[in-house]
Amino acid sequence: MATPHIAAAKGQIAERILLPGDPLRAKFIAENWLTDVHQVSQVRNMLAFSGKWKGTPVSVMGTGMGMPSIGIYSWELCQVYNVQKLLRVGSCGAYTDQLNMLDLLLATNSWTDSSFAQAHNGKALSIIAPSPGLTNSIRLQAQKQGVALQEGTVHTSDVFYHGPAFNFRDVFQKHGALAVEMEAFALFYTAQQLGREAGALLTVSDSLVTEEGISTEAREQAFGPMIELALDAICQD
Ligand SMILES: O=P(O)(O)O[C@H]1O[C@H](CO)[C@@H](O)[C@H]1O
Ligand SMILES: O=c1cc[nH]c(=O)[nH]1
Repeated sequence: MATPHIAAAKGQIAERILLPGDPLRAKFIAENWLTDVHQVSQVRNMLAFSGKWKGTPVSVMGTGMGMPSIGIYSWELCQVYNVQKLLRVGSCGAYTDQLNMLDLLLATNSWTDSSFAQAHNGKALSIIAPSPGLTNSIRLQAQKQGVALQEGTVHTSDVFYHGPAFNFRDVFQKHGALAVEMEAFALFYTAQQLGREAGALLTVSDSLVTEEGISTEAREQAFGPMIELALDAICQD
């Protein structure tokens, strides 16, 4: 085994990787978008695939939910497999009625109330930006494809089910977070620590404002526009 958590041999993972939280979404992306595709890891059922997008080698792997999980995979992908560009393709919950179901949101910052950075290196950090190059590639590809993209800060939370004292409107007002998800901060932080590029492109799967939500099947499969945009952006240059 190449790492405690990834079974791929060195060289089996491309320098560019898409990272959905859900390993079945990774399988769906591999089967429906990549060519020359093969599975390269299934440790803990965290499926990973490598293949090509329009001729460029690219991999896709589930990260699981939450910062500890993506922290492990992104660290091993960078340190052991020499991955250079990591793009999260996830779902998020809207904190504002400016966002509707299935809208695409490009993270331009992640704000967190987690102690991930403190735990990693003893220094607290609550806000971090994605890599400007990769983020700009997503913007440019969206324009090229004529895909509507919203942009802004996301709240990366350790918690999916908050208690009654938590008020998402406070996070929206104080920190400008348009939506909540659970991994972007740790991905941006890990990539920054290791000198790699990272970004996050999210599809709105539910709204804390209207309490709408899309189905479990749709969470796995209805993210086509995000995937196509993510693949074009990560393979640009
Ligand atoms: O759809 P994914 O990428 O898993 O992202 C979101 O969905 C999960 C919670 O349902 C968390 O991982 C959150 O970040
Ligand atoms: O973390 C998440 C992801 C989607 N929707 C939420 O409410 N939270």
